[in-house]
Amino acid sequence: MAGFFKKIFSFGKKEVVEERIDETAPLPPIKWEALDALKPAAEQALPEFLKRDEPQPEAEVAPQAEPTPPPAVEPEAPPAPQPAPEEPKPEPAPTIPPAPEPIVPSEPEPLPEPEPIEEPKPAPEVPAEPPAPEEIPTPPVVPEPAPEPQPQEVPPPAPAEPEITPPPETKPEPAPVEVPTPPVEIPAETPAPEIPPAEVLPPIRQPAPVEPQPVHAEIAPEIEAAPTPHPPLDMEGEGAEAAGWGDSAGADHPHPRAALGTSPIEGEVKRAPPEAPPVPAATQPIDAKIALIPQPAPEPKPAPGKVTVTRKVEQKAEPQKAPEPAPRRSWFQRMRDGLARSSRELSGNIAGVFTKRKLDEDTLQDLEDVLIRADLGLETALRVTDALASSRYGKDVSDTEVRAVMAAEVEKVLTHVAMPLELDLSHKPHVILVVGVNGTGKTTTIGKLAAKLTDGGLSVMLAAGDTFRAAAIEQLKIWGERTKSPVIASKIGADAAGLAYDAFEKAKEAGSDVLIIDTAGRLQNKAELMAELEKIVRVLGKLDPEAPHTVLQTVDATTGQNALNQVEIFRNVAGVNGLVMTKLDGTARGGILVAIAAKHKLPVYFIGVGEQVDDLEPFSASEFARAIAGVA
Ligand SMILES: Nc1nc2c(ncn2[C@@H]2O[C@H](COP(=O)(O)OP(=O)(O)OP(=O)(O)O)[C@@H](O)[C@H]2O)c(=O)[nH]1
Repeated sequence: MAGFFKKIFSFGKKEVVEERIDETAPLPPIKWEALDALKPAAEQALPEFLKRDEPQPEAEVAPQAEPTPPPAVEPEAPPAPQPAPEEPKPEPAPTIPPAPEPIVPSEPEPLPEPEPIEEPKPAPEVPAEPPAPEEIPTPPVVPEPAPEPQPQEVPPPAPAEPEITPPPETKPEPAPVEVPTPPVEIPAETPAPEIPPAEVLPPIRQPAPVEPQPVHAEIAPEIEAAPTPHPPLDMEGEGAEAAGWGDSAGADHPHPRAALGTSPIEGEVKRAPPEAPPVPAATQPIDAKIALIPQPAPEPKPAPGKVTVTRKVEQKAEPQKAPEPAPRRSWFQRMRDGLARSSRELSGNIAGVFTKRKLDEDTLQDLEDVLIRADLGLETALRVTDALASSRYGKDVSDTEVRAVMAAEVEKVLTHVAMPLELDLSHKPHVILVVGVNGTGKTTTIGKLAAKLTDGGLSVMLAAGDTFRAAAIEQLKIWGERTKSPVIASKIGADAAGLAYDAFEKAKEAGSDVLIIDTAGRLQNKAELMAELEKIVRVLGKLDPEAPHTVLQTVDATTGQNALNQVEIFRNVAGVNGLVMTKLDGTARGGILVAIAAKHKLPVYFIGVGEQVDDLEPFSASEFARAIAGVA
């Protein structure tokens, strides 16, 4: 277009130029001679010639205004007329007609024109992909019928699958994925209806094969009971997956049965269970669930259907029982495993100190450092080094001997704190206040302890004193249900002391043997925590001056030196008089327990070795000492 315009523009200029030449050439010879003869009155004519000269420049300007003006000027000049008619209009006119140029002459318009031309360009590109026409047409068609929602919302619909199966030709269409985006542009171009299903199929295939297959298999047997549908059902059950009911091939009964999930259920119920058991074991549980629901609806005469259901149900129950007998590591093994990291590290370091070295001051100092780094504490470390020095100083010592001495000394430290929990039931109820930092296992330990007590014939009441966390309240309620222990709870944010008081009264009224009160462990605000715990203790004292009778603190065994500070805080605030070391089955750092015992000399009643209800074991000093020392 631009070229065309340029041509036109240049053409007009040429005309003008030619006119100049024609005019100027004759003028000098002719005019001057005439002027000489006509000097007297010729002056008036001069301006005319001058005007002619002037208009010429105007004519040059005129081209901008378009070719029309110049021709008007040309007629004035006698010679010019010839070129004017010939050159400008006739010639360009024929060339221009094909193009809309006459209309476009305005410059601003040409811009929009190129745009429309560009649009067609993409189109040619698409057609340029002749090989793709098949692929491309399908995508555009699919998007129009809203194919996307189908795969997402109705992924399971069997109809889609069957349809897909017939056009396996399109299988190699990785293109469908690519097409989704372009379809919007292309839709108008290639509306080929034939291929669209092929593209849609691939996405739908994936979801369909997963669920529908098991359903059909299960349904198939039950459907036999149904009189008429038998043949179609069988066909569907077997060939449905391959051919798909939706396909025109076997669309005899596609709608009713193949519809969706509802149909399969009916089929199951109706049909007798001739081959019910053949279903794979993995799907059996699902079958049982499905069968239970449909059976009552169809009222199938064949009793076998019920029989199969019961069999399946029984099979479900069996696997549940299986895990129970499954071998489970003993609590001691779990504790050893939990302490394995500490034990291995400790044993390795000890071996490193005593490899072919006699016991002297340097080795003793190195051993002391190793024990302190293992969180055993300075007191226990000195006990071990002193014990070694008293009997082996100056002699060759193996790491095994050192670990044996260490186990003995650790046991001595722990023996004084390894005590059984004794409850004075003269207090009715015996109130146990459980404290500790959040996440250390308070609620879990309460549940485990309640289970032990209830198993022992004691009546237990629980109080959800952690009123800051809804999850804590719910968790305690769950433990209450497990242990058949009533739970006293209030709304979130309620006064924990008031709740404890109410629970104490209710436990008295109920004649409960034990009342276990859960508490919050927010150390973020020690002042608030101290005030709350002190208030709880004070309020309980109003009902029984000796309450709470037991204050247990849970200590996370995976915690390091912070555990020492935690015990220090809660002991001062709540009067802790017993410990439960939790999570010894994890990556415990058992050494800290020895340090706590040595420093605070508080009884350690239990250790937590798991999250199960029976994962609360009495604390054994010797077992713990051997486990942490790596002694068999
Ligand atoms: N492995 C293991 N996990 C435990 C043990 N005791 C508790 N847990 C887990 O530790 C997490 C915290 O236990 P909780 O009983 O909620 O601790 P909490 O002190 O009551 O925590 P808050 O309710 O936040 O105050 C839970 O996931 C428990 O299952 C244990 O002995 N071993």
